[in-house]
Amino acid sequence: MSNEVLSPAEMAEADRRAIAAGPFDGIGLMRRAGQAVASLALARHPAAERFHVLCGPGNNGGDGYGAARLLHESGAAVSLWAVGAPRPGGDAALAAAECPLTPQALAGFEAGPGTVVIDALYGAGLSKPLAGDAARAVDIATERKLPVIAVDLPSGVSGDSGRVLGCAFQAEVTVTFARKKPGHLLLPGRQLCGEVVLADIGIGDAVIGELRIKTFENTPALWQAGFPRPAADTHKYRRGHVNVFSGGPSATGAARLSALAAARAGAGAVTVLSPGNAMQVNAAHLTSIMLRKVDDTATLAAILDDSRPAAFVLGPGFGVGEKARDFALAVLGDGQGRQNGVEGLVLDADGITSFEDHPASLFITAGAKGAAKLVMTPHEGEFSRLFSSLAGDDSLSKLDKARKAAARSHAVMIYKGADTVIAAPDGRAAINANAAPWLATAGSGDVLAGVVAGLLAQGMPAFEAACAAVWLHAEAGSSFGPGLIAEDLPQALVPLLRSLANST
Ligand SMILES: NC(=O)C1=CN([C@@H]2O[C@H](COP(=O)(O)OP(=O)(O)OC[C@H]3O[C@@H](n4cnc5c(N)ncnc54)[C@H](OP(=O)(O)O)[C@@H]3O)[C@@H](O)[C@H]2O)[C@@H](O)CC1
Ligand SMILES: [K+]
Repeated sequence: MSNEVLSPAEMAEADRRAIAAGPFDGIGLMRRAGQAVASLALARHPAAERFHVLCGPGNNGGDGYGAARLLHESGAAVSLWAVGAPRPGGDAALAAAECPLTPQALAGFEAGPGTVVIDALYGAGLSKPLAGDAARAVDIATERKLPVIAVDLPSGVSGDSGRVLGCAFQAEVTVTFARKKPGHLLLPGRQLCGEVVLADIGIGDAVIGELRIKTFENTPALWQAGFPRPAADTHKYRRGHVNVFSGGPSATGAARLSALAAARAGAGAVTVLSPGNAMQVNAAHLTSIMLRKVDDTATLAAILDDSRPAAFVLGPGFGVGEKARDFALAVLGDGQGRQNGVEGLVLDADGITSFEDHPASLFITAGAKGAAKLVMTPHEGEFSRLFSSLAGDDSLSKLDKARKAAARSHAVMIYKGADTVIAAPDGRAAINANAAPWLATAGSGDVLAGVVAGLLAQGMPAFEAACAAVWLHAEAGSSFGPGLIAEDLPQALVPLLRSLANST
């Protein structure tokens, strides 16, 4: 799979193993990196008046010296600007020695219109905020709106977290090597990278396979094989039954949106579980979706005893409080290993907030033997209610936070945002990169919760169901585009589901 995402530390390990395995040594890999950058620069800017290649003291600078040499050999006008000298004897020093151009001090960097900047200052080794001459170079490129081609990462962007240290180049395109890094996908890094081009520099799939990578970009390759397909002889309950808890009479719409989305995602039957006082309003708006009255845990217990595969959604419009907690814990199981036929619980919105002062009860129940799978869908505010210490820890990336929260809560975490991260208790995590701004609309989260439940009810494992739902939801948002409201999303899933069904 090429959708593995390597941390800078994992990439350094891949470099070491690739060098040990051959055929390329360190300078061999670096020459290929320089070649990839130079080829892309010439292809994208054949009429550039000049390429300004900015080289730092580490191996990122080494890639820059290699690119500068090749651009110069191709006949392009090249200016080389350096900050700090490469460590003697290292690969970057070899690459600098192979480059016939004399570097000028970055302190004097100037660039006119029509020129292109190649940023090889800092990549995976970024260790402090950009300042001084490097920060001035960023200012010049930004003010003059010069196209920037970033080598590995735009200098200033952390490969681990996507955060900006000090300031950073806004790249038009970023050439990275072997696999993407979290900083290419997490915000704001994703935006600062521009287009990300993966270059093969000779680090083979076998080497990456040895690293047992657990981080992925969320693409269909990650979950398509397990995407539910109805068997020819199926019937509606075998396709899974989703139950969505409704709020009171003035807050029922969110549950119905979730229910509709679960049905579109392929659940064979969907029921809205409504408080008695909201039965009429729910009944007035439901057709193929069923309705059942549930006011207390005793009634809920009878539904849970029904052993058909089922998934539950609790949260959209439900209200915050003890009732939400009691219902959620009942759905998860009694902690005694009771197999209640429930595939999973999607805890969203008010369902999450209800546990703000009682997180341990949720986490312990979710971790008990035989508990139903728990999927939580917090946005940033909800995340901080349940995981305040993680949320406030600036040393952690969004990826780290989601992963730690999943392990702590025994839940698959869908940590929402424009760079949604999905993380499983077993350490796997996926970063989503296809979100559309149109998705930021009321009710959009209710739809997502319903899609997750629809896939869970059909037996899709929780992490894969969460990844598939996030991808489908985002893709539906982008395909619909401007004017989108949450009611449009379930229908917008249909062509995507069709093409998934046709692609295998
Ligand atoms: N064969 C290979 O190994 C291959 C490697 N490849 C390439 O190597 C790159 C990683 O190389 P790298 O590990 O040398 O780190 P790099 O990003 O050059 O920076 C380290 C230097 O910069 C300095 N420094 C950092 N931040 C700073 C700041 N804000 N302001 C000032 N200084 C700062 C830092 O200083 P220090 O932290 O030591 O104080 C150190 O001197 C990777 O991105 C890819 O492009 C590819 O060619 C594939 C083959
Ligand atoms: K760079």
